Amino acid sequence: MVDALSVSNLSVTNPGAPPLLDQLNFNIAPGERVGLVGQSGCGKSLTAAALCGLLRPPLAITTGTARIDGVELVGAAPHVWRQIRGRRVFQIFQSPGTALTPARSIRAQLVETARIVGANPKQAVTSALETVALDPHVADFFPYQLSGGMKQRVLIAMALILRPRILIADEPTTGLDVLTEREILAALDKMANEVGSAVLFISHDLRAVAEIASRTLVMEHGRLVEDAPISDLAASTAPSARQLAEAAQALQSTC
Ligand SMILES: Nc1ncnc2c1ncn2[C@@H]1O[C@H](COP(=O)(O)OP(=O)(O)OP(=O)(O)O)[C@@H](O)[C@H]1O
Repeated sequence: MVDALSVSNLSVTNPGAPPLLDQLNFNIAPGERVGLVGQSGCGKSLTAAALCGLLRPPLAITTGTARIDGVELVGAAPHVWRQIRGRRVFQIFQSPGTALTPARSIRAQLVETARIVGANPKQAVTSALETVALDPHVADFFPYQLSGGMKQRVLIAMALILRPRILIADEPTTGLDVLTEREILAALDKMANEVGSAVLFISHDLRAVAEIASRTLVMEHGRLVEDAPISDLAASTAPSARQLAEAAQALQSTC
């Protein structure tokens, strides 16, 4: 079976400087959920940007391949990206507001999403809002009327409608209170189960990753230094993987 995501020797460079992402290799199977963790600045968000075609010049992919569902992303033409974004890969960010159009109601934005994939708009909007546990009247709100957690769940509702092969969630709960974090993780979990999407869940927080994923990639200075089940990180040969596991354990024992 074709992997949902297959990354081989992928490097991203800022000209004249050492690679920011250095020869990344990893695969994610259909429906698999994988965490990507590592200290601030190690390259997690750049990885997401490279996989979503969102690198800004002068940053560029200089080596390697990345395929979603067998479709090559590296060097893909703009019209190919329009086919890939949303339907094959859907990304949610820490700041969901930037992904929503301020002057349009949530209903208008979800209906437009449903039309992209030829779904029945009324049914798709009702069912997606219900799955992410948002009240139906939220459809009549504008983005400014929603909390950060609600906006994040609207984006997950969009993913439910688009049914992407892989959802990339880049720090979707950072800066939110613990109850809101749980609501978002529950919505993500339901979405991935219902659609069968693979998930790449990016976070500093190994405890949040453990809620969603079973396997974890650990990144250090632009390189992948570990690819293992979360339960194996404490015994990793990579010091940063062990440190993350120890920090998560220490936090757990103080809570
Ligand atoms: N546009 C850019 N130009 C030059 N360097 C950049 C650019 N964007 C990111 N970087 C550098 O690439 C490295 C990785 O950044 P990235 O944002 O991927 O880190 P991160 O692991 O997501 O960090 P955090 O957890 O704090 O979000 C950092 O050293 C950063 O300074």
